[in-house]
Amino acid sequence: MPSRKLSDSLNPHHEFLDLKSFKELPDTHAWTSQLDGGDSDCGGGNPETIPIIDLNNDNATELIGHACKTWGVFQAINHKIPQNLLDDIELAGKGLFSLPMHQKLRAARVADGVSGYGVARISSFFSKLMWSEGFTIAGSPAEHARQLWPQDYHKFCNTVDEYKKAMNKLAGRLMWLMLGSLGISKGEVKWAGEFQGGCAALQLNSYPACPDPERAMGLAAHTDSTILTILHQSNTSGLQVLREGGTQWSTVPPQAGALVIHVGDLMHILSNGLYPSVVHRAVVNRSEERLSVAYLYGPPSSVKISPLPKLVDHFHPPLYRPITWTEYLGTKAKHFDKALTSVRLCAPRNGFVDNNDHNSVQVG
Ligand SMILES: O=C(O)CCC(=O)C(=O)O
Ligand SMILES: [Fe+2]
Repeated sequence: MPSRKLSDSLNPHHEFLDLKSFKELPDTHAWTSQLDGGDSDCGGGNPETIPIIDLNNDNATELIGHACKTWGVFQAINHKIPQNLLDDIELAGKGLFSLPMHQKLRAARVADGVSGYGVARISSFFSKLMWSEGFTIAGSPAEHARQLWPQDYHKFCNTVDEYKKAMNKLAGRLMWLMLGSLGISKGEVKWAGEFQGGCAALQLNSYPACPDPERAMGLAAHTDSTILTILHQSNTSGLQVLREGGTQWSTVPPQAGALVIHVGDLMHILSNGLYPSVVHRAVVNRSEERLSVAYLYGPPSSVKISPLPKLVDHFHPPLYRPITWTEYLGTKAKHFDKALTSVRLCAPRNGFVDNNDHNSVQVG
C-alpha cells in the first residue's frame, strides 16, 4: 500500500544511487510480495491478450471502443510514426541514461519541479525505492540538455521536438477515435476548437538490469493522469497491466513498431466511467536494461474536463465534477490512487461500477 512520504524517512541521496553499480539488491529497493496476483501470461490460463489494433482497419473505431472498455489499453500498429523516429528517441534516451551520475545530476529535477532527471514522482507514496530512473520533459528540453551535453545538445533537442510533434498529431487522432467510439463527434464537444495544440509531457524511463528482479519494482502500479498515453517500449518486456476488473497482471509483449495506448484518468472522466484508466506497472529483469518513452497527452489548461453531456442522463448522472488538467495533477500528487474517488460526485449506481476505484489494488 502507498505509505509515508519517502522524504520523511530516507536520506535524499538514496534517490540518486547508481543502480548499475549494485551486485546485490540494496534493502532500500527490496519490495516484498510485489508480484502478488501473478501473471496471467505465465500459467494463469487467461486466453485473452491485449488487443493489437491496425489503425488502417475500417473497423478501427469499434475495435478501439471494445479495447478501451474491456482493457483500457491496446497496441496500435500502422500509426504512421516512422520507425527511424522511434529508433532515434530510444537512442537519445539510452545516451542520456548512460551518462555518469554526476553529469545526470546537473539536470536533476528541482523540488516541486516537473522537468528533469530523477526518481519516479510517485516514489513519495512508497517506503521502498523503485529500480528505475527517469527524465521528464515538459516544455523545451534545451536548458537541461545544455547542462547534460554542453557542446552538443542540439541533436537531443531536435529529436525530442520532432518526436513530440509526431506524437501530438497521433494523440489527437487517437483521442477523437476513442471519443468517436463513444458516439461523440467533434461538433458535439464544446472545447474541440481549443484542442488544436493539445498539451503534453514526455517521460523517458530507464530500468537497469537488476540482480534480484523478483524482489524489485521498476515502476509501481498506477494509472496515468492523462487523457491518453502513447508508450514506446523497447524490445524488452516489463510493462504489465491489470485487465478491467481483474486481479492478474498481464504482460504487454513488445511488438516491433507497435505503440501501447493507455486510457488515462481524464478519458475515464470524459467517458463518465465507461472507459477504465488502465492500472499498469513495470517490472525488471536480471540481464537487460529496458527503456520506455511515454507521451503523456492532456488538455490545454483552459479546458475543464467533465463527463460528456451525451453520456449523461437520468440513469447515468455525471460521476465526476469538472476539473482542469493542472487541478487534477495537484489532486493526484496528493491522493495518488484515490484521486478519481476524490473528484467523484456520486457513488456509482448498482451495476454501474466505477472501474477506477483502485483502493483494493495491492501496489506495494
Ligand atoms: O515503462 C513502462 O513500460 C511504463 C511507464 C509508465 O507507466 C509511465 O511512464 O507512466
Ligand atoms: Fe504510466
